[in-house]
Amino acid sequence: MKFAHDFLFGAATASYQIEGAWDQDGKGPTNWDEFTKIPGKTFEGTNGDVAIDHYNRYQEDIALMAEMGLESYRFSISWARILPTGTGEINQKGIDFYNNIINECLKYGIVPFVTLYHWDLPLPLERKGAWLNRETGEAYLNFAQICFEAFGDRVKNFITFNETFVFCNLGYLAGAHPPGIQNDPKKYFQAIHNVFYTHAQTVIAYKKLNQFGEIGLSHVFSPAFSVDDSEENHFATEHANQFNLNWFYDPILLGKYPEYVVKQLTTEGNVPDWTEAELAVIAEAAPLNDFMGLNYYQPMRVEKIQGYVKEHVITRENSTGSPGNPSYDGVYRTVKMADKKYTKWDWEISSQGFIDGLDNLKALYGDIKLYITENGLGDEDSIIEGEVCDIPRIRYIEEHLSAVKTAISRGIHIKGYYAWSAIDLLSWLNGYKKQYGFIYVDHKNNLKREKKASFHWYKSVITNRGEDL
Ligand SMILES: C[C@@]1(C(=O)O)OC[C@H]2O[C@@H](O)[C@H](O)[C@@H](O)[C@H]2O1
Repeated sequence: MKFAHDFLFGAATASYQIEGAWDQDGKGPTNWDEFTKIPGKTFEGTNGDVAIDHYNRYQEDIALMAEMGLESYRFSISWARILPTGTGEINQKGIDFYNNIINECLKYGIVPFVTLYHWDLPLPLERKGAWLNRETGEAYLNFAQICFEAFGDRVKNFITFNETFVFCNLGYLAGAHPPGIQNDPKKYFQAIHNVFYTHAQTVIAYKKLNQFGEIGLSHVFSPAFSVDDSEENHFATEHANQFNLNWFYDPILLGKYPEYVVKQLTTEGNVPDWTEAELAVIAEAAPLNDFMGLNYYQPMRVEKIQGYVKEHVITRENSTGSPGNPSYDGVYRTVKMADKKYTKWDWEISSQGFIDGLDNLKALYGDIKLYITENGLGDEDSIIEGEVCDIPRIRYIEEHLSAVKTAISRGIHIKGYYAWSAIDLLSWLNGYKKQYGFIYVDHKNNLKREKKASFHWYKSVITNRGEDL
């Protein structure tokens, strides 16, 4: 069986991780421009000042994507290129750059899929409290409106926010992302609500423009499964799914926060300072979402924490996705299991977890259109006689694309797959050693682009529309 003719084979990137040109052509500084310069925050002090210089090489990069046969390219817009201070005067060169990206995609028949916020916030807004300050939401609405008006005639797929879980969890609980605050659940839950309220307002505003495109957002999709059949670990798993799935998906798709979580937050004193009016807007926007973007890398394996939770030292290496971390409330921890497969960064490789999680998602939220907006293997690729032989990435994507095909055959409404990432890029905290791309970037040779084995493999998959998967 082939994937349907309207299924999109894509790949994704993010502005801070590829563009570089951090202060070129009027772009203002962002929270990540500042944060990566704080000693110890990133691997070997790597940052996005140059990244892979996509700002100046986008024509070459998009030509390579076209050669690979890519049907859609998901990229994000750096807010500070459009509005250098986050508000105020528009930087026309920023508008011009993204028009050039969009037009270059359309030149090859590649569908541009635009993420409005992929974690890089204009620095003045970060300084004023970022997503804890409702003014940031108002500024975002203005920024989104500018993007809809500038690009919406050609861009018909918009993602408002990428992975609210990550930039709020790492910003206010793990402290590994800006603003670097640790163990503050009140701020964590408040920031998430402010983002979701802003998302809802943005969806409503977009629909009023009658541009007849699609709008939604991309969430982390890491379904939790119990490590065994014990009652206590099944309780811990349900608890984990309530806080990591329902808390994020219910307000977007059902228009209300899960009572199980709100009840615990009330007990703890961590309920966000929300108003009935804000909750009504979230309810109004829910049915207007056209799709849900899922960023799937791995499931979570969960066990209940027995008794006292010893102080957990959060480090850069254990703050992004590796198992072993306790939940903020000490109820459960994630576990690395002897009978599972893992990447070099200890992320589990499980297409079965993907399928089982998708079945659960459909049971919870019905037939909402889904795009897999990220899935890929972070690896240190082997180079043999000058060729990048990223066979493990081919196997990983083959396994997960096949799982997508299985899910579709079981009636799950998936309309596209975006591999993370189109091209090797800056991994937020892991520098350039953690590679994800179909295209290699040689940092020892003027950022020269090279096609990997997976480039040729993905090209054949797209040509055959996945028939052989
Ligand atoms: C932390 C990291 C990484 O760079 O390794 O994980 C892989 C991929 O995950 C996604 O959630 C982010 O949108 C993307 O920017 C990448 O970020």
